[in-house]
Amino acid sequence: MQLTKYEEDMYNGEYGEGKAECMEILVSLGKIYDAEKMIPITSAQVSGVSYKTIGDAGLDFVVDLGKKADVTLETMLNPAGVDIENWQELGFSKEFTDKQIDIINGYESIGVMSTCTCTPYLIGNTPMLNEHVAWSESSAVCYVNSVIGARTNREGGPSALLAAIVGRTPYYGNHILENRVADMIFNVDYDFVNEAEIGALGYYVGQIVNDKKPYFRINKNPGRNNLKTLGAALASSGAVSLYHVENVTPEADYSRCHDSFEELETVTVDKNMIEETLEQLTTTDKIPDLVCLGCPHASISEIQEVANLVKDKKLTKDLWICTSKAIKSISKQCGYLDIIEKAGGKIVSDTCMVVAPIEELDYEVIGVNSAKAANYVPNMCKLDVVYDTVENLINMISE
Ligand SMILES: C[C@@](O)(CCOP(=O)(O)O)CC(=O)O
Ligand code: SF4
Repeated sequence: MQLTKYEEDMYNGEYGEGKAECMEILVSLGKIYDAEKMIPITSAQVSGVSYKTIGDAGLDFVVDLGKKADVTLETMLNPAGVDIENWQELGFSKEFTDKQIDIINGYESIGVMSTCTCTPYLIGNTPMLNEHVAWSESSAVCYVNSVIGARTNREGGPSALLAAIVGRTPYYGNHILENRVADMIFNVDYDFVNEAEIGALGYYVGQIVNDKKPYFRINKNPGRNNLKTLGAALASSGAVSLYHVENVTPEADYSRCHDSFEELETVTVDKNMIEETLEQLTTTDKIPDLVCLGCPHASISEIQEVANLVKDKKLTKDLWICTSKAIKSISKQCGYLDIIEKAGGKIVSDTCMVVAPIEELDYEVIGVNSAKAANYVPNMCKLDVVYDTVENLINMISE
């Protein structure tokens, strides 16, 4: 791998032990993928935050790194395991919360912004077309590659963090333009009408393509909220980091630019496939005792939709909408928070139904409108899920 003089100096410790250790790991990673060089990045997004997923070993890693290194560019953090302000009201333990706060303090000691969200692109970390970044939460990776057109591999939390410290990442995979072309076509042959169907489409296709780059022909623009949902699902049932939607995503035209595009394997997705997937993602016929929305974290327009659905209603079960503190603050400013709380719901920030230890609370059935959450909650929380639209889920728990 060819390094610049500056990169060599970092590698050789001219800029401190911390940067040297980061460069050594990133150069080794680059050699595994035959990267010819390192490239500068403009932003990072770091997963591996919840005490539920990284434990004491992860806490020690972050605290230790904080003693010898600092990030050198805009770096945001993935969700934590609790709502930092409202952990007690939600029922989480002080022991877990104390450990979680130690992890967040550890990341802050490295200069990482403790935004605790998987939707950094909704709160200002919005790269431009063709920018090179190092992001690690799988839904965020899929969105920044596909909907924004910036370039990142599906980094691990640590490799994204190390890249943020040295300002470099190995040049391979999605960073190389020729690797961003489509390699499988999906003709979506039905009029989807809601987010649950879009999520089911992503879950179904993700299982087929694994880490390929699917090219979708869909008869109408799904819109940014549904593209966020589609990418999360593709990245959870498969390992998709980049997809294209004809006439919608920024690189769709370029993605067809290879000789054999028309010969690519092509699948037609019809309503039966989607309906089977919708059923497959629900694990019980019971009513949810917690409806948990916002996976990936909810946008302000998704929260507005919830407020409109619960306005003047009384909820009979718990309702959480997971999002970032920044979006929660806008929700308060717009009056949506008051409407939701008046109905009995909560806007929960900093965490989500997958990385929070909700299995330690008294819930048995979680209602979700995210195919990713429907996929992960039974596995990571050992709880049943009802997968449906936000409208149907709220009707299930309203008087
Ligand atoms: C399931 C997921 O969204 C949450 C867990 O994230 P973390 O690695 O604990 O920050 C991770 C991912 O999909 O990248
Ligand atoms: S599981 Fe969903 S809400 Fe949680 S971090 Fe991943 S995308 Fe975000």
